[in-house]
Amino acid sequence: MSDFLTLQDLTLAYGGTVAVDRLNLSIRQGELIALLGPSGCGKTTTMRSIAGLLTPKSGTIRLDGRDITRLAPSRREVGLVFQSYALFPHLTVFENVAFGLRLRREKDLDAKVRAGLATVGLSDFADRAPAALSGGQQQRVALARSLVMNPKVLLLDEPLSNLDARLRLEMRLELQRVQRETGVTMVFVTHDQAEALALADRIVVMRDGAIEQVGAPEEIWTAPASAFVADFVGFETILPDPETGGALAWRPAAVSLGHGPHTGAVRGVSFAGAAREYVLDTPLGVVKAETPASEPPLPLGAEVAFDLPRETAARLPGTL
Ligand SMILES: Nc1ncnc2c1ncn2[C@@H]1O[C@H](COP(=O)(O)OP(=O)(O)OP(=O)(O)O)[C@@H](O)[C@H]1O
Repeated sequence: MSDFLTLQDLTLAYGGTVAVDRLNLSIRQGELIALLGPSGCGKTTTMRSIAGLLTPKSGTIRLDGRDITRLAPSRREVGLVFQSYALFPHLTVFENVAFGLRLRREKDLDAKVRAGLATVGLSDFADRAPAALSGGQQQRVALARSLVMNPKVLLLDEPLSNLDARLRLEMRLELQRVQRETGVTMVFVTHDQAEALALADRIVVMRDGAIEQVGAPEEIWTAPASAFVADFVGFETILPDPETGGALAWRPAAVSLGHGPHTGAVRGVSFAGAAREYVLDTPLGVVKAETPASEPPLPLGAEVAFDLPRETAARLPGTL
């Protein structure tokens, strides 16, 4: 499949402050892409430039064969769903979804709105006011409102962050379903690695205004390209590898506790349902380990043996 949305050497700045520096990214039609990274890494800024709310300092944005770098937002065929939903409180659900279509004087408005509401499972809520909906339902209205405009790309900025944990899981599935059904290319911003891993076809990990790694969730999870990505996806012990000059990274479950050539002192212990997580102070530095919760807990201050097996580590290229 050829590239559908391409960001080329994109540099974005607020006044003199560069927020995104020469970013290159190609997205295929129908892909579900997550922009993942800590606060301030430039995710929202990148989205705003695709939507046309921020003009790049340099570089180009192409969508479906067209250079849209300097096109007005309304002419880009790009939809944007905000974290805050931004629904009109005085309009019904139907009228909220119809809003953009009315502005465009579209034909078959009624059928299009009904189809949009059906896609997000809100057919029975057309006459309600937004205030009479749950957070998850409001999010669906915002989604329907963007979808009915038939965008080439739908951008979602932290779409699930205002929802409680259970609803968030539900909406994850919902977003995935809507994306599969409509085939719309989606780019969503999140700082939650679990959300990105669960939802995306590919994840773009960003750091300080640049891309650190692009890959499928399995790839990011098992083969992080740097210590930054490894740390972000839960490899909590990262040490230099004297054999290769690179680094090795272990998840807590990959550290063997109770035997091995190293020792450390238990500085912290926390219960996490299926497992008990330990923070160890060791001559190698801080090591995070875990044991099944069914095993008796180790007391704070206890000296324990541990092993960092090479075969359970992820190998990271480059030096630490
Ligand atoms: N309106 C603005 N004026 C000046 N600087 C800004 C503005 N908006 C963002 N920045 C800066 O640009 C950089 C990138 O911000 P951006 O909002 O894109 O990050 P983010 O990854 O989306 O973070 P978050 O997850 O907190 O939304 C940050 O250093 C931020 O301080």
